[in-house]
Amino acid sequence: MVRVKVPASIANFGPGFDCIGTAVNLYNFIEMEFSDFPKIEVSGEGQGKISLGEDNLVYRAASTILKKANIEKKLYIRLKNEIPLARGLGSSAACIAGGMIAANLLLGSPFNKEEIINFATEMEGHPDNVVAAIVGGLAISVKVNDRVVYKKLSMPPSLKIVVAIPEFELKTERAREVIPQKVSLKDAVFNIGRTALLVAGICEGDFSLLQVATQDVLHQPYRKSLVPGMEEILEEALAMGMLGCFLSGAGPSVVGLVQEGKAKEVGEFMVGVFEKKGVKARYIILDTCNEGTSIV
Ligand SMILES: Nc1ncnc2c1ncn2[C@@H]1O[C@H](COP(=O)(O)OP(=O)(O)O)[C@@H](O)[C@H]1O
Ligand SMILES: N[C@@H](CCOP(=O)(O)O)C(=O)O
Repeated sequence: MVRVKVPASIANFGPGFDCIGTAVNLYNFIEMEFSDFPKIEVSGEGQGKISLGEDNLVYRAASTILKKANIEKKLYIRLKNEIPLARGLGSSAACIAGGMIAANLLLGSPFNKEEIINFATEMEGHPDNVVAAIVGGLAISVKVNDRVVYKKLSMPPSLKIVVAIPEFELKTERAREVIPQKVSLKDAVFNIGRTALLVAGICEGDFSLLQVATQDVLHQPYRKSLVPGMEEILEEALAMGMLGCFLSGAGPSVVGLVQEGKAKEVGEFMVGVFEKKGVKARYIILDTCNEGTSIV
C-alpha cells in the first residue's frame, strides 16, 4: 500500500498563463493498493459528489500509469481531500499528479519524475498546475513538443497567499472556452515583460515589483464575466495594501499576495466584494510550499 500527499496549486501566477504555478499548503491524501475489484472511498472535499467508479480522475490517472507499464490490475483507492473542487486551486491536477505518482510507486517506480511530469501534462492539457503539484515551489514550465521543460524557484517564505473562494464551481474546461485563440502583439508584450519582472522579483525578493508583475491581459479580461466581483477586487488591490492580486488558476477564486499582518483584512475585503455581488465566499490564508507530492 502507498500513501501520498499532493499539494493544491495556484496556476496562471500573475502573467504566467498556462506556464507558471505555485504549490500551496493545502493537500489531498491518496492511499492506493492493488485489489481484486475497483474500489474508491472519499472523505473531505467532494464527498458524495466525486465518482466512485473507474471514471474517477485519480483512478484514471493511476490506470494510465498501469497501462503504460503493461500491468492489468484493479485498484483500491482512498481519498482524503482538502482541495475544493473546480475553484481554481488545481484539484484536477492534484488528482492526476497524485494518482500517477502513487501508481508509479506501487509498481516500484518504473517511470522517473520527468516522465510522470510529461504524462500528467498530457492528461491535464497544460503544465502549470501539475508541475507545481509534482515538484513544489514556483514552477515555470513550457511544453517543447511532447515534453515539459521546467524550473522550480523557491518562494520567499514571508509572502502570504490569501485566497477568496466563491461558493460556486467553475470548471476549467468552461473557463478556457471564453479565451480567444489569437492575441495582439501589444497584449503579448504586456504579459512577456511582466512575466520577466515577476521572475526577477521572486528571485531577488523584491516585492515592490509584484503589483505590476502580477498583471495579466491574456485571460483575466475574458474571464471576468464568469467571476462577478473579480474586477472590483483587482481595482482595489493596491489601495488595500496587496502586493499583487490575480485570478487563481481559471477561477473563480481570487488571490491576494500580502505581507504577514495584512492577510485577515485583505481576506475580509475580498469576501465582502463577492458578497456585494451576491456571491457567497470564504477566505483562507495559505503559504507557498516548496515540497511537491511526497510519500507519507
Ligand atoms: N479529489 C478528487 N477526486 C476525483 N475527482 C476530482 C477530485 N478533485 C477534482 N476532481 C475532478 O476534477 C474536476 C475539477 O477540475 P477543474 O475543472 O480543472 O477544476 P480545478 O480548478 O479545481 O482543477 C471535478 O469536477 C472532478 O471531476
Ligand atoms: N492555465 C490553466 C489553469 C487552470 O487552473 P485550475 O486550478 O483552474 O484548474 C487555465 O487557465 O485554464
